[in-house]
This record gives sequence, C-alpha cells and structure tokens, in this order.
Amino acid sequence: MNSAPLSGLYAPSLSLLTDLYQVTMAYGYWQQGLQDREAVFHLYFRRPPFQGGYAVAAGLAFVADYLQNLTFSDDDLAYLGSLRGTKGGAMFPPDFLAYLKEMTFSCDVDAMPEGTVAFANEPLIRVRGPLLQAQLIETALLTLVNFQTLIATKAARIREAAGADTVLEFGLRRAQGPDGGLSASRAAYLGGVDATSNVLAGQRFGIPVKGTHAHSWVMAFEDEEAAFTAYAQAFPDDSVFLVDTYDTLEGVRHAIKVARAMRAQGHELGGIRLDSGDLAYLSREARELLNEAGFPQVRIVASNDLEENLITSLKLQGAKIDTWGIGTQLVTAYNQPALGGVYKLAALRKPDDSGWDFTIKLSEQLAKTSIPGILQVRRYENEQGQPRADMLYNTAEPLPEQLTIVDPLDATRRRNVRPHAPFRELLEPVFRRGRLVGPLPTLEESRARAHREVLSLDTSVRRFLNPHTYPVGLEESLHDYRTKLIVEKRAGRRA
Ligand SMILES: Nc1ncnc2c1ncn2[C@@H]1O[C@H](COP(=O)(O)OP(=O)(O)OP(=O)(O)O)[C@@H](O)[C@H]1O
Ligand SMILES: O=P(O)(O)OC[C@H]1O[C@H](OP(=O)(O)OP(=O)(O)O)[C@H](O)[C@@H]1O
Ligand SMILES: O=C(O)c1cccnc1
Repeated sequence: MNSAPLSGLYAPSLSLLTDLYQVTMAYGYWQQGLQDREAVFHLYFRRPPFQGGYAVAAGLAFVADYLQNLTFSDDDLAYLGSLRGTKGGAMFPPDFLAYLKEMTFSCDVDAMPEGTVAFANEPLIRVRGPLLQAQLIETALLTLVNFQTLIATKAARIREAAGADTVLEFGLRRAQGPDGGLSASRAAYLGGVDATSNVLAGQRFGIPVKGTHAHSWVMAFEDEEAAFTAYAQAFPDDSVFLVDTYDTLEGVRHAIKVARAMRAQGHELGGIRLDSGDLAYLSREARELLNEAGFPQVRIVASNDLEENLITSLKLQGAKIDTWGIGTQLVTAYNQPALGGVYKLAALRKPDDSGWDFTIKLSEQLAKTSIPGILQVRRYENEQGQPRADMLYNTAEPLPEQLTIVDPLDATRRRNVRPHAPFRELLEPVFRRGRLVGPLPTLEESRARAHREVLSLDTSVRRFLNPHTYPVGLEESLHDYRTKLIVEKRAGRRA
C-alpha cells in the first residue's frame, strides 16, 4: 500500500514533474561533458514552519517511488523534442534525447527516515551521484518533501494541543487540489492525526477513515429527530449526530431522545458533533445534558476552522470536547502555506578525480549561506534519549578527537562534546547506485517515530509561542573551513 504511493496518480510517469531549467541545465551539462562529474546536493530548510521550534520530516516514501521510476518514456521524450526556442529551433537535439532515454538513475541517496524531527539547516536528504542526475531531481524532491514536511509538522502541533484526544482530518474539500488533499491526508496521519475523512487516502495508504454526517442530511428530513433516527437505522453502532443545523442545544436534546430509542434496541449513540457557535460553552452545556440523561460515554466532536492555538484556548476555557475534526487550517497549512526547503550543491569531484571541491552559495545574510561538504547530522542524546544538540559534519574529512560544536550564526557560541557522548546519525542509506537498499518503514512505523521523536523534545522546543531554539551547530573544522571559503569567495567577488 505504502510502497508506491505516487505511481499512476496522474500520469504514467512523473519524470517530467520538474522545472524546465532542470532539463536545460541537464542538456548544458551533457553538452559540456559534465554529466557524470560526481556531485553532492543537500535538501534542507532554513527555518522551521509556523514560527515553531522543529519540523517533522515527511515525503521520503514519495521520493523513493519517484526515483525508482525515473525513466523517460517515448511520450516524455517526444514532448521534450517538441519544445522550441525563441528562433524556432528545437530546444533539445535528438542525441541528447537519446541520452535521456538510456539514462538510468544511479545516485546514492541518504535521508532522515520519515517522522524524524528535523531542525534548520540539517539535510533531510543528501544526494550523491552524476551531476546531471542529481540536479535533474531537485524540483520533484522539493515539491514532495516541502509540502508533506509542512503538513506533518502542522499535524504534530495539533496533536500536541489535543493531547490524548482523538483528532480527525477533514480537509479534502479545502485542500490544494486532489494531490494536495491526498498527500496532506498522508502527512497529517504521519504527523499524528488518528484518521481521515478522505476515502482515497484510506485506500491508498491504509489510513483509518472516519466521519459523521453533513447538515444536508438533517435538512433532507422533516425534522432533526427524523434525520437522527434514520441515520441510526443505517449505522446503529456508528452514529455521530451533527446537532447544530437549527439550534445546537435543542439538537442535543433531539440526539438524546434518539439515543434513548437506540438504547432500547440494544445500541449506543457514538457521539454528537458541534460545528458552530461558542464551542467551549456549547460543549460544556452539551456534556451536562448528555450526562444528566445517562449518556456520559457519548463523545463530543467539534469542528469549525480549528487549529492548534484554538484547541489550546478551548481547553483552557474548560471545553468538554473529546474529538477534534480539523480541515482547512491543517491541510492548507493556513498560517504558513509553504515550507522554504532548498536543494543546494555542496561538493563536486575535482576534474582530475583527486578529491572534492566543496562548494558554497553566498548570501548577504549568513543564515542563507549554504554549508559545504558531504554532510551527516549527528544527534547527541542524554541517557533518557532526549536530544541535546545536533552537529553537522563533513564526512569527507577526518573528525578531530575532541569535537566542538559551533553555532553557525554566532561563532562565539560553542560547546564541547563530552567524549563517548551517545549519539545517532540521522541520514540513513536509502539508495545505493540508484537501487533502493531495502524496504522503507511503513506509514505506521513512520507515524510512531514522529510521535516518539516529538515527545522526546524538551517542552521549551515544542511550545507554540517563542519556542527555544534547539542547538544545531557545525563541527568546528567544518565551521572553520566554511568561514575560510566565505572569506575567499567574498574576496574573489570584489577582485
Ligand atoms: N470559545 C471559543 N473561543 C475561541 N474561539 C472559538 C470559540 N468557539 C468557537 N470558536 C471559533 O471561532 C470561529 C468562529 O466561529 P462561529 O461559529 O462564531 O462563526 P462561524 O464559523 O461563522 O459559524 P457558522 O458556521 O455558524 O457560520 C471558529 O474558528 C470557531 O472555531
Ligand atoms: O472547518 P474545517 O476545519 O475546514 O473543517 C471541515 C468543515 O467542513 C465541513 O463543513 P463545510 O465547510 O463544508 O461547511 P460549513 O463551514 O458551512 O459548515 C465541516 O462541517 C467543517 O466545518
Ligand atoms: O465527517 C465529517 O464530519 C466531515 C467530513 C468532512 C468535512 N467535514 C466534516
């Protein structure tokens, strides 16, 4: 179910799911004879979304599916062959198209498993292989990882606010089109929601599907009581009644009346849903009415433009809500509609094959200057498995005996790593020479990882308002090398 999440969704092949400039650069590299120069790229973001303290990595299963199927069909090549430049000439000559036809993906890919907690500047994915191929896949990797990581993170925040309550994802109708909805449902489940209303996501990914009924169901009957009675006939043991079509508390009374009739027939009402008005007040009143009537087990579901801050506020107001139905705000990542993940070249094999040239992209802002090297992320954890600090280092250079982690934005902030401090290395092999090294974790496993990793973070990093910045630094020799490269490049620029 999870092994080929993307294949066949729109087109038989997604090899053209890219920006034109990836193909024009591919042609240029090929023309220059640079296509096979070994290159290393990193995919990372510069700031966690939602002004939060962390992100939950997601989308790798789709990336793996895309890369496994990265071949250009005759149709793809015919289309590329049909493209014309300004003067009417073919953009891509037949011998380049013949090269693409024969090309098989042969890169090494290392990545954080889905559900891993990631911080700013840490590679979520590292690609190493022929320059042409490693460049060509940039756009697809970014579109797959940016969105799913964004939504998984939003879901983790909603889970944080909801605590042990049930969270349902109701977003498909408001999502950014069919794939926006489908991949949001998957990422939201990975990040911590319990079920989705999206039936296609249920079929494709094995996510539990759940739901209630709409206002139109109530409006289609003579009155509310008749509507509830009819729904209970259809689903005697799985009914949740939407009670706010006319008057919410009257609706609750009607639900109780039908619940009594259900009980007389040996069935129990599952819940009621509130979809408007003051959800704190109405849920408290509804709870009281239900309890007084002998229905303390009937759950109260709430929906209506909910998100993590509203959930937190409603809980503070003493709302009696057991289940949160969340659509628009979750699947569109309403308060931050994109994650700014980037894909940067960090190393190129020297032309004479004598070693690596580590590459850097400068920026006026130090925070936007890239990190050179063939990076790995090492996460130091305490005895309880709580992350304490992450260190980026260049795997192509020997590590010194005494490790020091330097804050890339303030080199005066450094911490020495205690010898034998326990750590995990976050980037794991996914492809070797273009072949998947083994089965990826299942969606359930990734979801469990996300849950475990988010909970292992200090609450100061998890809080919504002004979270503490988790320490991520560069290993000192990498930091020194990067500084040297920045100085050299700036000098070169002025010369
Ligand atoms: N107690 C509360 N505290 C803070 N926000 C609340 C509370 N109760 C509801 N809200 C939120 O206030 C927003 C507006 O809800 P309200 O039901 O008043 O308007 P509405 O969405 O226009 O209703 P309707 O669906 O009937 O048109 C929603 O996002 C809802 O989740
Ligand atoms: O509010 P969301 O978080 O997106 O959750 C999904 C919403 O979708 C449904 O109603 P719909 O939006 O179709 O109609 P309504 O808003 O008029 O109730 C449902 O009743 C929720 O209100
Ligand atoms: O099942 C529900 O209650 C539901 C599904 C989608 C959108 N809003 C509500």
